[in-house]
Amino acid sequence: MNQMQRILSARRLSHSIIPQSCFLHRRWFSTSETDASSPPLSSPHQKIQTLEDKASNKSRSTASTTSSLNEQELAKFSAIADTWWHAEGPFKPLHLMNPTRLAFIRSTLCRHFSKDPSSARPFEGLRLIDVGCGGGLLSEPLARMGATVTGIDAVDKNVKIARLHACFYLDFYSLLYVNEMSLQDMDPMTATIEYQCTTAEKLVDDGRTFDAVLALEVIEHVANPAEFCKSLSALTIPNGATVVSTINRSMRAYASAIIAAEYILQWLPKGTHEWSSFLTPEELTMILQRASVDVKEMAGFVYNPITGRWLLSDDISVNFIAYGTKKE
Ligand SMILES: C[S@@+](CC[C@H](N)C(=O)[O-])C[C@H]1O[C@@H](n2cnc3c(N)ncnc32)[C@H](O)[C@@H]1O
Ligand SMILES: [Mg+2]
Repeated sequence: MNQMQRILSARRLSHSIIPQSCFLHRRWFSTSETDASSPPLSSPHQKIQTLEDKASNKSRSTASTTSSLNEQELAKFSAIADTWWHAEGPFKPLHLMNPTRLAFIRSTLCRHFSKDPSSARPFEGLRLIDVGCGGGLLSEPLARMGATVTGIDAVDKNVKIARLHACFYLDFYSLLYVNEMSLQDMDPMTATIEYQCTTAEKLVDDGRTFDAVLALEVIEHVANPAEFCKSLSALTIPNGATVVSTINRSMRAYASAIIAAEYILQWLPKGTHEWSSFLTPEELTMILQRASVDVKEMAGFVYNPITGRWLLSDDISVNFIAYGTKKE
């Protein structure tokens, strides 16, 4: 049984759903992982990264990896930061997907950390980090489930919105018109979330570690997915858990996640996603493996247009989520 079959069979997935075309894009791997005779990498992501590195000329500690920041991607999120908690806005798919992805996280992390999944606060005692937390759509329910949550995002506006929403009981419209707050408005369950405008690699430099590291719908927006996975791994304690979700680089994903979601249904602003930035499940598994994270389980998210709900599925051909464990 090969590695992908082992991962998929963890959820008793049919092997036939594994995309057969496991074609690897050179740009997913850092230069140290390619052979010395390879030509220099020249993807748009890497050009941006090189320019950033030159411009910033930052001194980094030895633990530091290259920057995960892709300024063009960050600008897209900054432009719509006000709408994070608008259930009918551009983040509608994430709002709708939230119960489904939380079900996966709850079951995998409860099994991993021997917690009771039927408890109201199963993550009590766990330190979790939500990397690329946006407005906190995931951080908040994780905190309600008892976890000590750190949420980080590279966009300052996102972090401010997340902090405001976590501290007070606010809906989208009160977020827009907020000017007076009272202590009665405080939400003690989520006000404890530590939000920071920073990156995973900077926290690695700071020596921070967590029981579980989550990066949902972020990896397709970073400059270098392989380096990003190394940072996620470095933030995870040995034997800890890493959870990553993203979109498969399949033709079905092009049709549904880009053509349908951006151009026909107009759920997302046009240009939100670049198909070439998606990773196949095999590629994600491989770069996590190279970063010392063994992928143990994978599942797909499938949208039912009749009920308007997302379901956990064996079908990983479009949206999928992976859970892995950090090697000792
Ligand atoms: C599609 S949103 C996902 C938000 C959240 N994880 C969720 O699923 O609800 C991607 C988020 O990642 C953030 N992001 C992109 N690149 C990042 C990086 N290198 N480091 C930290 N955050 C990043 C963006 O600002 C944005 O908020
Ligand atoms: Mg995305």
